[in-house]
Amino acid sequence: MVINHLSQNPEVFSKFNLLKEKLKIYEKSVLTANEISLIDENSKYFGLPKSKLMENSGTLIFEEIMKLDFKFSKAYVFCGTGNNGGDGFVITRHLSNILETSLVFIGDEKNIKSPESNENFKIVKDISFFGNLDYYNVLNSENVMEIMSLLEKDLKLGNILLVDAMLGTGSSGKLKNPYQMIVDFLNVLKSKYYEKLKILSVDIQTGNLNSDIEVILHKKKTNNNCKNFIIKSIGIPKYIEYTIGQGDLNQLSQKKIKKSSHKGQNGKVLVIGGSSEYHGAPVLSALSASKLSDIVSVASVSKVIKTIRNFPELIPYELLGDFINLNHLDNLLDYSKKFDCIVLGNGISLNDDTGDFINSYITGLNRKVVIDADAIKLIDYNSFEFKPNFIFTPHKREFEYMERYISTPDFKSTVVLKGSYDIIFDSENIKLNITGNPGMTKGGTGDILCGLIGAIYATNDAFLSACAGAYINGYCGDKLLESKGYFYNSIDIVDNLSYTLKELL
Ligand SMILES: NC(=O)C1=CN([C@@H]2O[C@H](COP(=O)(O)OP(=O)(O)OC[C@H]3O[C@@H](n4cnc5c(N)ncnc54)[C@H](O)[C@@H]3O)[C@@H](O)[C@H]2O)[C@H](O)CC1
Ligand SMILES: [K+]
Repeated sequence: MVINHLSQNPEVFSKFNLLKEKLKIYEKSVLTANEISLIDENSKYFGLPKSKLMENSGTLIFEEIMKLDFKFSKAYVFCGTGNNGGDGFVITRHLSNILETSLVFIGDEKNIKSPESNENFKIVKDISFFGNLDYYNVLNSENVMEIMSLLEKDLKLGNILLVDAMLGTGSSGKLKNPYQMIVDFLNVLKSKYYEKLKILSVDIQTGNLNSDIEVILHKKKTNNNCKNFIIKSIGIPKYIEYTIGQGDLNQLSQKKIKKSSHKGQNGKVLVIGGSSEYHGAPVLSALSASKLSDIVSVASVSKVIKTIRNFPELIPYELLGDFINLNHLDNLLDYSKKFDCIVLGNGISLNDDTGDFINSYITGLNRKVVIDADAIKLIDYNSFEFKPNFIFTPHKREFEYMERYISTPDFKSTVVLKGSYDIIFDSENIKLNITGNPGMTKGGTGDILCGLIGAIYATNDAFLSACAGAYINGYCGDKLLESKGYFYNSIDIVDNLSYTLKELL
């Protein structure tokens, strides 16, 4: 794994913060389950593995337990098979050092979801052999009844603290049994022994459990709904919410490609670009797209098509003349209907006739489009609609053409502002990509990026595709930096893309 650090490029932050302010993008105070799992995964990239976060979570919650205005003689910790249960094992470890504790593990020990949870489970299991900790395993409704009668017996003897580490952000849909049964029983006991039983939920209350307090980790989640709660920082820096990493890639449809998938299901991409002036650019875009998409075609002038014919994996669509112009409009609009995503502008060159084509084509088209290079300069922004299905990939100078429109209410597109670090934004989100290195300033890397984004965008959402494409492209460059120093070129990137995709997806 290649790791870059933000300190390698501090000046990008002023630009990033300026854009964030300009776009009026504010920090999220409530996160969805998807967002938190993405942050959790990306933390790893910045040196904060789940094991550290779990240890922090468990220890910090234990400290909150110690601060509670509630005297108790015994603790019960209910743990599930996910990482919420993992936090519960850490809490159990602390509690069992100071008082009589019962660990109630729900599910099959073999089904513990993560290595981190499993490590912590093994430790508490060992504690139970040493003493101080009673271990119970709940597999069926009979076990639930046994535990509930033990708990009720203990409640008659004294106050009990119950830690709910059953389910957290990974839970979805209606509670399955035995969870629902446990929650129903606990709710009955809670109302019967209201003063004697205190229920503390780790991160989120499990289902409709009537807990007294939630100790929320990092930030509030959409499904937190206990009136009494504390939010604890577990040490995840805020910048992780704004940086792209493996967590973003995990959301891609490409992560879920099934062996049974059929041709076309992984996307169809059309590259429209090239001119008698520049013929390499669309070839690079198309070759990078072809690593992911099932079908890639290049529509271009004869000179480019001659090169395309050397690559049997690319479908040529020949346009007569030296430059793409209005004469090609109707045919191209029609041909474009066969594709999921159009990559537009690489090597298309600055030419008034081409400009007329770009403006009419983009208005008449109803497809996802990635707009790059001279196409960005040729757009007539005075009469242009920044639709949600457009991704722009400008570098600094190209960005100047469109910059003043991005903070208007009509701006609905996605932008990848390329630089030593790329800034990716739409009207609601902004992220920083910190993969890549100075070896990538060579010609063609932007064309590769554009093709890659197009291929991803064919089967994913705009913002995610833009982030993932930038991350993968830079990551590939970082791998090449390791093996070739700065002495690699665009063809090396195309050649190595498969290995990078294999590692990341
Ligand atoms: N970044 C952080 O905030 C950290 C959070 N941590 C804790 O981890 C949990 C989330 O862990 P995860 O493994 O993703 O999910 P769960 O523990 O909730 O378990 C999911 C598991 O449960 C089963 N399941 C799902 N839905 C249901 C249902 N309706 N009924 C029954 N069972 C269900 C299924 O098998 C799932 O796989 C978070 O809340 C924090 O507590 C970490 O400590 C790291 C940092
Ligand atoms: K919980």
